[in-house]
Amino acid sequence: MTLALPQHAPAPRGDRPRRPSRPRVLSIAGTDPTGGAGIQADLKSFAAHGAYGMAVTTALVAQNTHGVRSVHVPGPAFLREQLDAVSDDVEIDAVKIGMVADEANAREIGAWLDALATARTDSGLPRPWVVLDPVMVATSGHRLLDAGAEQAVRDLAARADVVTPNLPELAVLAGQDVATTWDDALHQATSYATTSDTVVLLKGGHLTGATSPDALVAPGTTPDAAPVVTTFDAARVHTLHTHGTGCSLSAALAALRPQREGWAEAARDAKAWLTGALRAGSALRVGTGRGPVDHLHAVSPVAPG
Ligand SMILES: Nc1ncnc2c1ncn2[C@@H]1O[C@H](COP(=O)(O)OP(=O)(O)O)[C@@H](O)[C@H]1O
Ligand SMILES: Cc1ncc(COP(=O)(O)O)c(N)n1
Repeated sequence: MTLALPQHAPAPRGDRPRRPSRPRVLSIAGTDPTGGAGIQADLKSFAAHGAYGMAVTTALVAQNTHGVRSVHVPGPAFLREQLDAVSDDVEIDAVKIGMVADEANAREIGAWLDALATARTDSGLPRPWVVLDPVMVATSGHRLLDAGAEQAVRDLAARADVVTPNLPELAVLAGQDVATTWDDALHQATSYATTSDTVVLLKGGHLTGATSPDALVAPGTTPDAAPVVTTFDAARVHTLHTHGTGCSLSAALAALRPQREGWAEAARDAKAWLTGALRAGSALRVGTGRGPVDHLHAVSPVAPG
């Protein structure tokens, strides 16, 4: 299937190569000291895909495989200092945004992305690819985004190339009830993608069927053109260990995009990799709750048992 996706604003290429062999990819997210979700998971996903990983912290989260205990948000001023420290020095190829925590952080990240796009255009360079995982609530049920910050996340989504909601997050973005079937979810994603002019990677992990499908939904390139939907199916893995799946998938997508022709190819490969990581997760023996996936399954497999 041919996928027509919005292109980055054309900019002269400059002297340096557009795609280095090892893309420089930045995670902007919260922490998980047990390493299964957030920034720690993102860095492992980046490394598993041959990318050079960097990380800016939005929030320090005391959590483990049983749930979130507390959250500390240093605030937008220090967040901006971290972001500028990276972008003043490093030519970033792709950005993955995860937990933003609150409205002030979301708006600061948006302002930084705008400034970066302008600086890149002025230097004749394309801006980085941007993937937004609109993290709102942890699997354990703890809020990771302040109530009332949803509009700021919608505004941030408008600056991203791809947004990767699970079913409850899509419902918040779309301002509708949570879809209970894959068909309803696809319908909701298509209408959100069209009205917001955003590419959506819809994740079906919260459904309960024999498969766990994802779908890339791209709005039509003209007002009359139909949206383009590319579905990626995978057998559902029967496991407790799904902590950090959304973080790991969106990070893989950001790491792969500079190394693939388009979002569909990157999403297909990220999904296949994540399914392998889910299958291998139970052999890790990390924590006594809902454990992480094995980011290194393809690099150095662990024997089950
Ligand atoms: N049990 C499972 N078996 C296979 N894939 C799964 C399973 N649970 C989640 N996934 C996949 O993991 C990714 C994250 O999905 P999801 O759980 O919907 O998002 P989130 O982690 O943000 O809540 C998606 O690619 C989804 O299809
Ligand atoms: C810092 C951070 N970011 C995201 C998640 C969501 O992951 P999950 O839904 O698997 O709990 C998390 N628990 N912590």
